[in-house]
Amino acid sequence: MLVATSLVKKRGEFVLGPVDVELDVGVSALLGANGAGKTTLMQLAAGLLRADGGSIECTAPRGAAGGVGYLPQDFAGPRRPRVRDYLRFVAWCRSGKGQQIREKDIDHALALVDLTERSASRIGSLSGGMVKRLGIAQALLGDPAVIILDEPTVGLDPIQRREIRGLLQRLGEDRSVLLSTHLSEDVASTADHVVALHAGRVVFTGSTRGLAGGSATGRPAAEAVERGLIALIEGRTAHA
Ligand SMILES: Nc1ncnc2c1ncn2[C@@H]1O[C@H](COP(=O)(O)OP(=O)(O)OP(=O)(O)O)[C@@H](O)[C@H]1O
Repeated sequence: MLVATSLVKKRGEFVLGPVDVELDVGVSALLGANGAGKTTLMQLAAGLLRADGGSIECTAPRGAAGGVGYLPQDFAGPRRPRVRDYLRFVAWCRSGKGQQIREKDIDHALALVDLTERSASRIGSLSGGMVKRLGIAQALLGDPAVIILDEPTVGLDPIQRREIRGLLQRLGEDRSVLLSTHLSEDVASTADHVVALHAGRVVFTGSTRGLAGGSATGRPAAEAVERGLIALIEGRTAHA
């Protein structure tokens, strides 16, 4: 679960917040125009930035593993290491010095992103889409209760995008997944919940169906999600 309370962060002229959101188990999409503050909010949740006010916390359900997995927007990874060695190194860093790395955890992460057959390849020899999937794999190591993915489908081909959307849905069954995206298809096909930011402020939080203004059952169409988001942003701009 991810809970932000009166969260504020200043970055030059830009101010994020105050943000109050509570995200439960499931997939939530963080939406907003360029510069709205999505990456800033995600970096705060991942512990990479320190808040200027309020708090943001990621917690696990009772008995589950804790922690946060994070895929940065510009994930590239180092070029020389082999895929498996890189994931072993990340797992070692996360688990604390001297702890045994469980090879089956590496196998599991590789299988989830369909990189098992490239586990002995050097990262520099992977395609852009494969590097993105490696970035998702490293975010899944340690089985974190909260997974934060900054634009996880950018650079993927249509088949990979469909696979990653399926993976996001599966991950959201028993943990909180927060993804930022500009693709309304990602939102319509994976997200139960939407948080929309405009100029650092939360302008909508609620169900994806609520944003799309659609029927009470089934997933909304991508076009309806896009219309809902554009109406929100244009409404805010008109009132600014
Ligand atoms: N390191 C930084 N130093 C100063 N200002 C920054 C820094 N990083 C981002 N900002 C500013 O913070 C604001 C929000 O940026 P952020 O990257 O969070 O937006 P975003 O919604 O993720 O945008 P995009 O969709 O383009 O990725 C922008 O005005 C940006 O210029």
